[in-house]
Amino acid sequence: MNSLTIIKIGGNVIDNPDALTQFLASFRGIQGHKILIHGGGKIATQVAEKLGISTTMVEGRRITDQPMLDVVTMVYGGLVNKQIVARLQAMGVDAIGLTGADANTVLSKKRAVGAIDYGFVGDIEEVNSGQIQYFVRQNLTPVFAPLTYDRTGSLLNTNADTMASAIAVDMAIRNEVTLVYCFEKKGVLADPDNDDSVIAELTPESYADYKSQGVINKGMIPKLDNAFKAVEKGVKRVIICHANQVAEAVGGSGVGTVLRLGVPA
Ligand SMILES: Nc1ncnc2c1ncn2[C@@H]1O[C@H](COP(=O)(O)OP(=O)(O)O)[C@@H](O)[C@H]1O
Ligand SMILES: CC(=O)N[C@@H](CCC(=O)OP(=O)(O)O)C(=O)O
Repeated sequence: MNSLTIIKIGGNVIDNPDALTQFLASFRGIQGHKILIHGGGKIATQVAEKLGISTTMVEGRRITDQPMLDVVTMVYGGLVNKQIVARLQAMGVDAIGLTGADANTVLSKKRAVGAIDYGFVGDIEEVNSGQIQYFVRQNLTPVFAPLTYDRTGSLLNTNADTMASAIAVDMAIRNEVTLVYCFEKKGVLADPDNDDSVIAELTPESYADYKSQGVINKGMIPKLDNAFKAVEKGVKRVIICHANQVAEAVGGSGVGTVLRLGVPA
């Protein structure tokens, strides 16, 4: 099987010009075929605020009414995606910017209204890995914005961690996939106040323990839920690491947190 690296980069790095530059340099250094999925939630919130649109997040997900959908379409699909693509091109990485609507790559369904109406938020129903594979085979590097679409032609806002997990799972049918969630810390920390307290290996059991102690909380919980889902569904390797260290992590240097199923031997 071909090896393929899928990287997710979050809003705290994208929002920081120096951190983004360092990440892109590290991303460029990853050997072989690769795919980037970016977030940008922080920038969307800032742009919305400038337009007088306030943000409501429920369990880490953005309530996306029509004005907010317009903002995230402009910010994720335009500003953030195209800036990253242009910078990768300048570094010699032949990147192509995509949303889930482009080449019918990621189809979703508008989340049903329950106790909460999330608005135009999409839950992924289908990843068209054949189409994504086509781009990769052309030696292109797909760069996905966290936008999907439904069969009525509406764009839908989809969490970038979820999108990375779903794409990785589907691409794992045809490839040996390494999925890396990278952010501004060195990995999942055993002590949130100590940036060097990286947990080298996390299993569902140790994850549950850390969660019950409150050591793992906030945005890290949906991220790890998505990450474990990927391991369970056939993704070969899942790593959580610092955005600067992504090439080292993929190269097997042991930085960051590796997820494993079951208690390690
Ligand atoms: N144990 C932990 N180790 C590292 N980060 C943690 C931990 N528990 C909570 N977090 C928080 O999770 C955040 C990452 O989640 P999130 O903000 O969704 O990231 P991103 O936008 O990069 O996807 C970190 O910035 C950190 O504040
Ligand atoms: C539905 C939903 O919540 N979508 C996210 C998509 C962006 C994202 O995931 O960005 P980060 O990775 O930077 O957090 C949002 O609009 O915030």
